[in-house]
Amino acid sequence: MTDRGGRRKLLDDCFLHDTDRMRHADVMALLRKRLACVASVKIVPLAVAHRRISARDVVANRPVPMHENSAVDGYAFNHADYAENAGKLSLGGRLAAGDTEARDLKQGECVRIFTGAVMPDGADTVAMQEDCRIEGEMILIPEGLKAGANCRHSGEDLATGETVVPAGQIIRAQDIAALASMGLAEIQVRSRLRVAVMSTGNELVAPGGTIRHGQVFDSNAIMLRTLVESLGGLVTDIGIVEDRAERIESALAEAAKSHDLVITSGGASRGEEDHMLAALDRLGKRHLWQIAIKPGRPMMFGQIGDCVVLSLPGNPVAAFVCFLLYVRTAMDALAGADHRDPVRYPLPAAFDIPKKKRDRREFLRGHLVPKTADGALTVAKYPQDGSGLISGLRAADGLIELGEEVTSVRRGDMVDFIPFAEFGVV
Ligand SMILES: Nc1nc2c(c(=O)[nH]1)N[C@H]1C(S)=C(S)[C@@H](COP(=O)(O)OP(=O)(O)OC[C@H]3O[C@@H](n4cnc5c(N)ncnc54)[C@H](O)[C@@H]3O)O[C@H]1N2
Ligand code: MOO
Repeated sequence: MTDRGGRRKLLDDCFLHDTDRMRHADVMALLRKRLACVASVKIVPLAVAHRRISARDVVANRPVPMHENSAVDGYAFNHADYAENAGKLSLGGRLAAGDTEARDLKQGECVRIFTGAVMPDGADTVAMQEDCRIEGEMILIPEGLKAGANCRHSGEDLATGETVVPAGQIIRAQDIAALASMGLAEIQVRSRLRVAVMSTGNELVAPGGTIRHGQVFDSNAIMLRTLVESLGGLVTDIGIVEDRAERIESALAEAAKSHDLVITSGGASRGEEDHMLAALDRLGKRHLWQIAIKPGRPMMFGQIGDCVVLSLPGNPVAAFVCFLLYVRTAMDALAGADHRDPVRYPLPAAFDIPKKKRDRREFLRGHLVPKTADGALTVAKYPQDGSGLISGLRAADGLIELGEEVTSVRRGDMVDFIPFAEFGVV
């Protein structure tokens, strides 16, 4: 690059060549095209099924509720009978939740009923006890109740044959409740992915160790471990591997033998101390290196045999962002979960960016600004952009995504905000 005087300008922007790099959308498509489910199927009790991935469609084998029942404490009656008797019916008995004997309703009669009790045969409506009056043996039910009021119908929650939890869905508490309501005690889920996490860098010291001048504590490994576990993976901590080609190569080769996925951090760019690229090229196949995003540009994706390798940049924010965007997508594909595109919420920006480079997608650390007097919720960006600042991640509620076409942002412009919860991690 030269200026007008023909002098060579210094390359002070390490993102200068973004047009040559793969775009975010293409990376997502590549990951989904290359990766398929490798997880086996196992049966687990519902009690430990939370956040696991359903391996088969679970179909309702019976209606829920199984029987017509009362939604309130009160009196059950036949609506036509009630209309005929001007709301005055004799009390014919008592039904509570758990009574297992079916009963009939006689003409001119109502029965005392409690929430959840099965409706007597012939009854179709329930009046709330607060609205009724007792007059000797008779119950006076107010006018105007619609037929079917306060009555819960068989199968209104789940109809027989309905899909309750489809294969590929992450199982939530409400899904577990639905399965239990059908009487199921277990479910078929995908086995957990075996994921190795490895840090590279001569400067790194494991937390708890003694640190010397020029060294830093390894914060990526524990962060990545926590993120993998929050998505249901089983982690092996490979530890810190020295920045030496043969060390990195042998650690990678060894980890690839017994894992579905190896996640590394550091050494992903092309400095003299960055050996990840060469190691992957020698041991397996590289599908991708360098993405037109910030942060996270030097990410690598490849495989060694059947083991997927994702090499994340060493800068903690870049590693975190790459995890949310790409590792999660890869883990979902390998583990048999449906692809989940995070929802983007358009919000007014509470910040200005006078100049943004076209052709790269940027992910800023954003936090929600509580509603102002005029009622608008806005999103602010962390003031410092440095990709080494964990403080920016701590202050954030999610990522602000600026597309390739954006060249500036003015306060009040609508920007896409992705809450961390959308990535399944918080
Ligand atoms: N001349 C250039 N230099 C850099 C470029 C570039 O294009 N040209 N890209 C920059 C960008 S962007 C990133 S991101 C980093 C990525 O580099 P590496 O993946 O090779 O990472 P390292 O050099 O090993 O480390 C970067 C940084 O992160 C710290 N780090 C590494 N691992 C950990 C860890 N486990 N825990 C905490 N901190 C870690 C490391 O000490 C460095 O400070 O390269 C830029 N440079
Ligand atoms: O991709 Mo590097 O992300 O900015 O720090």
